[in-house]
Amino acid sequence: MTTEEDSLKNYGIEPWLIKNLHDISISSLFTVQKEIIPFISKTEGHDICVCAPTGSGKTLSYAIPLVQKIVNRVIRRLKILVVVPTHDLVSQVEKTFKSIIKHTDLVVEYLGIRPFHIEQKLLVRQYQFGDHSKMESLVDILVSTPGRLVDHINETKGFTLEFLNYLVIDEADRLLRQSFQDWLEILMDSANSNNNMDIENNNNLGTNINNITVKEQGNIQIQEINVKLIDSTPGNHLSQSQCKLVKILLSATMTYNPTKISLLQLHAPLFFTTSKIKEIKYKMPETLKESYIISSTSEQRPLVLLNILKNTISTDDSTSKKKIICFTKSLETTHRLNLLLKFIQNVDGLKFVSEEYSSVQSQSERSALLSRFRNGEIDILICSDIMSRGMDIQDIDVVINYNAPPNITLYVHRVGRTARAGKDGSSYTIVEKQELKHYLFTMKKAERSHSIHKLKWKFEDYKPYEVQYKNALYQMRLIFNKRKTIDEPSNDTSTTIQSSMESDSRLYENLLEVSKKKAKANFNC
Ligand SMILES: Nc1ncnc2c1ncn2[C@@H]1O[C@H](COP(=O)(O)OP(=O)(O)OP(=O)(O)O)[C@@H](O)[C@H]1O
Repeated sequence: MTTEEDSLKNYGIEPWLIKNLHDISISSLFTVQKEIIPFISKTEGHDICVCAPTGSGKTLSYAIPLVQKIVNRVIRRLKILVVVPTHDLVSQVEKTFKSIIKHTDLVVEYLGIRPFHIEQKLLVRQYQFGDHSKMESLVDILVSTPGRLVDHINETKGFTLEFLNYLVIDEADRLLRQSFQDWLEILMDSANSNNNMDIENNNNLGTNINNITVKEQGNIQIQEINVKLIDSTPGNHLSQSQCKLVKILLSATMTYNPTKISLLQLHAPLFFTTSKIKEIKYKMPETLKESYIISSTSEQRPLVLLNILKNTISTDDSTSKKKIICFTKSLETTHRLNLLLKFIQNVDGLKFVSEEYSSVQSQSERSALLSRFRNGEIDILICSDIMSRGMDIQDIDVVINYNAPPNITLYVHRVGRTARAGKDGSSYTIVEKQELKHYLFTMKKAERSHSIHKLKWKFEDYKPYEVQYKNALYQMRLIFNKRKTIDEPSNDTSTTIQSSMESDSRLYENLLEVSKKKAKANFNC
């Protein structure tokens, strides 16, 4: 066993799991994993909240100890539930679990991507027990979005959370925003039904912070928030051990006061954070280089983007392909920008393939796009914010904010798609003059002003792209004018965009044919 693998053993990781980790090229642990894995493995009775930078390995920090906890189970019951905000993340987290439970008889399933009735058959089955028919779980670990989970709690006979021991809420700050919390109430009622916590009769459960003790452990700070579950029903006090459901909340932008999440009735919550409370508010990957460029008008924005691409995609050496994600502010902007880039080819030797990635596409279309992006067929993914949370694509070199994100949380998660797992990465934010004040204020509020670098590009820098850009705008006008005669105005944005994407791609293909013939004719003359 190599010394590194030996170090995995020092963190209580069992040989069978070390081998599975080795098979996915993991032989040592990241900072947050070195604290969380042994803590979850050895400690009971504490719920935990983890705030660590994007790409710091939070998924494995809970997946490793939890699978070890249940691997020797005798009866298969749903013991681990992971809730994430998007279907793309469901499939990513399920793959991580699947890779580390190899050669065991543990079963992990995912919800929200296949037809509902198919999922029902994968979750539970009916069997005869004497003259009774009984239901049994077919899964040990489940990964789901909130909505589909609630559907199964309400509609799938035999599906129950009563034996659940571990509830993981990833991207917790987003999932636990007030507007989302109805799913949480249903989940907690279902999970607590067997955890001696009859929520219905204890609806006056509350939490009261006694005090907060802080201790340093290596690079991690641990806040012990001494919270007492208050149940004002006379003579009915819940001890910590009564609640067998351990809750684990994670995010790169986790709230500092987890007891705000009272619905979860956190027990003796411990708050693990990699940034010292007195230090900066949002800890970013240390290998991330952040820049911003001021665009004097919105028309200049595409030219700034082209200059970023020119400075990123080395035109001389096509082997050193770069993986670039470009975030925009809306589905419509994503669609239009991608179309524009399709008409701007071979600018100053700049060659690239761009595609759009948004919630208008189906899950299968998005997965196909991601695999083309992963294997280098696509250079730039133009994305809406569906990509911004948690999506882990190896070796993204650059993240571009075509539109500056409206808040720091979105900024952290967007730029966090690069500089992951300790690798280098760069982010560029295009800020229009009238957005500059808000952008700088947001960065200052998040104590990031010292880490963002202003690139002072001038109008002359954009000269090489002007002709192509104007030609592309002309082609776009042709498309959108033609579309006006095709599409009836519809108030459903996604259908409008869906139908426009189809009509655009047909029109785009025709126009491209025309421009290729023209170019050929010019060439032959
Ligand atoms: N110990 C490790 N050694 C090498 N690579 C690792 C290790 N732990 C995780 N990784 C890799 O690091 C990448 C990021 O991991 P993960 O997605 O869990 O980060 P995260 O902290 O959840 O990020 P985000 O906050 O964006 O969701 C993944 O590709 C994962 O395979």
